[in-house]
Amino acid sequence: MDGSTTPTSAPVLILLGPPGAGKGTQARMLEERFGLVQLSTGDLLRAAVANGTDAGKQAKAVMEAGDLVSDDIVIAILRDRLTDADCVRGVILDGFPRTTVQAEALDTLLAENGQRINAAISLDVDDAAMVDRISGRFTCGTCGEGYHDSFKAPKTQGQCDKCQGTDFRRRADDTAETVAARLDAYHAQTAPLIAFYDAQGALARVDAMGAIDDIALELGAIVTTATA
Ligand SMILES: Nc1ncnc2c1ncn2[C@@H]1O[C@H](COP(=O)(O)OP(=O)(O)O)[C@@H](O)[C@H]1O
Repeated sequence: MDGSTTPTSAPVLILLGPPGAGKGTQARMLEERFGLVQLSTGDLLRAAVANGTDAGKQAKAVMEAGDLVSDDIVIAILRDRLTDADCVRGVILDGFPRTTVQAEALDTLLAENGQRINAAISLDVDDAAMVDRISGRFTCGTCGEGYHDSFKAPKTQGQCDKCQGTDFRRRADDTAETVAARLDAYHAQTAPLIAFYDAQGALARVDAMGAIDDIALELGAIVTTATA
């Protein structure tokens, strides 16, 4: 990373990595630790689908197939969300950008506000392990806390550690076939962003195959440096 890229305004951090790399889990931990706002385009799109908006109607089948939703739709959704008041605290982008067009649109959007990216952090994982990781995961339907059958079960069975909710959910696109399509989309369209951010001097890489808390420590150190 190049310290000269550090902006003076609200921090903007990007988490890159294939589905299952732990972007959502780590983004939520960074959100708590640094008071930043986690922005997940996957969550925003799922909300649009649930609310039956025009964007949601167009995105639904694409998401179910494990393909990428069109740049226009995703960029519009993100642009909209970035204008919300809470984003002045700084944001962690989880699942955006996913294409070079989105990355360029983000740079333009930030430049309009006198902002730039503090760091793009790639969570590096072994593809073969991702299918297992994804097929075991679930979230609390009340607060969104993430869990996993093998790596992170609720401390009290059937009850969320964070909010004590009892309504757990598994995503409709967390099936073996859809996961394969999502991994293909990652390699074809998102992995080139590693070189994109490296060229900007904003890239950091983290081995994300280890324990959740160890990865969080490493990410925390990167965020501390990048936002200093
Ligand atoms: N930035 C994006 N561009 C295009 N499609 C997206 C984007 N973010 C999310 N999606 C859509 O939402 C789905 C779920 O995304 P997400 O929740 O980030 O999960 P994951 O990273 O595990 O695939 C993706 O498979 C894709 O269809």
